[in-house]
Amino acid sequence: MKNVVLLGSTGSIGTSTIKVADDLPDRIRLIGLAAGNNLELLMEQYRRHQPMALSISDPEKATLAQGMVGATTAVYSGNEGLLKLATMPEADIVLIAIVGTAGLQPALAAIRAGKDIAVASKEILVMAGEIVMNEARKYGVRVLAVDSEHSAIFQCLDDKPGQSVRNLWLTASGGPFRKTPKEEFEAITVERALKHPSWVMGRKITIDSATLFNKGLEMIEARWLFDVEMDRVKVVVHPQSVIHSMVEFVDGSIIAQISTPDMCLPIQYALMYPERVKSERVQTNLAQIGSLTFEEPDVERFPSINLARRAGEVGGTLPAVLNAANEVAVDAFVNRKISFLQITELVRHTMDRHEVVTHPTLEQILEADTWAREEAMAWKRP
Ligand SMILES: NC(=O)C1=CN([C@@H]2O[C@H](COP(=O)(O)OP(=O)(O)OC[C@H]3O[C@@H](n4cnc5c(N)ncnc54)[C@H](OP(=O)(O)O)[C@@H]3O)[C@@H](O)[C@H]2O)C=CC1
Ligand SMILES: CC(=O)[C@@H](O)[C@H](O)COP(=O)(O)O
Ligand SMILES: [Mn+2]
Repeated sequence: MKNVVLLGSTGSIGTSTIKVADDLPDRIRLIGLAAGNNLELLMEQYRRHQPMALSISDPEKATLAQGMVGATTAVYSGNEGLLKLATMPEADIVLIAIVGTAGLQPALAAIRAGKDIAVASKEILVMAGEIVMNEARKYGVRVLAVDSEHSAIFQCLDDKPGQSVRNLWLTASGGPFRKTPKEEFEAITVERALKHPSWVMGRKITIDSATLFNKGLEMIEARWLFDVEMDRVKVVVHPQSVIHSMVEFVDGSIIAQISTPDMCLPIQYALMYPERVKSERVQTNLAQIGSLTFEEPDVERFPSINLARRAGEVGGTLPAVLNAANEVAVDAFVNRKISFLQITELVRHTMDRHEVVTHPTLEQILEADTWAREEAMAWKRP
């Protein structure tokens, strides 16, 4: 039985994780659940899984929740609540599925408390991948990928040493605007950008998939998770989202991981690692899928790929700046304050104005993150 703490239980990854726990009641025990705002869903999850502890961002909601669950269940709030859950003595693994960077400190706290972490929140690896991976090595814990592409690469690598790898190939769906001419980008609406062709996900990652910043973030995520240089992390567009990613080995062989798109599979793989546990949830009928196709990413229409490559290659505080500016830009876009095209403009502008700190401390990364958010928020279209 694995004792699992789930941070972000009410989101898209969170609710898929609950399904995995429902599928495997003899293997997974959810001992801590943390939500942002959704008290109703958190309480529903509490009633079904009876965790030892809960956390919710708003202290008033935490007080309400405490009244509902009684004194035998601990209820926490805010960032402190996330830290409490991440370091629960009973936890074997902490799954971080909070959108954005609020999961960074809990991830580090979990590592320092000797817990394995499963990471869906790619933003924390983009922001501070070097620090997270160094801490994990120092404390002898695993950082397990939940992101579908990185789970695929992890499965394909199958513990082969780094020198066996020529390239990592991240597949990209291409998003809803894969075939949209550049002249039409200015008129892209929030509603259209939220229609992902193959995945149902939270709002922020869905917009990131539309700009291809999701792939950019994933390139940097892969660089840290698998300890390879940026120029060995490649992207190929694969609209069917059936091959989740591939590893090209030094002898020319390419190994791919294939399955119909369903996050329950990578979540289960991370939580049960190193075991493969039986599940009927994912069934893949290749004859029905028919064809798998591949294209070069169009970096002219989607400059996010090159911005992310530059951030990953320069390193230091630049990836944190890219990530923070992108979070501000996505928020501004969904609130209809900037256009779709301006998301990339805003990120580029913020990156261009940043004075990079190399090999930053966590404090310097957090400073760069704050600086970038302020800079991006002050941005006006020239
Ligand atoms: N969805 C997917 O298929 C995939 C997602 N990812 C990554 O996983 C992460 C989560 O994505 P997704 O599930 O789609 O996002 P959602 O927006 O669906 O869910 C976000 C979750 O984070 C919670 N949350 C937000 N802020 C806080 C906070 N300050 N403290 C505690 N909880 C908070 C939300 O709570 P509430 O709803 O209660 O407010 C919710 O549970 C992202 O980093 C994304 O890039 C990676 C691969 C695939
Ligand atoms: C499910 C998942 O991991 C997402 O990151 C998904 O892959 C997004 O797809 P694209 O960014 O390729 O559109
Ligand atoms: Mn992904």
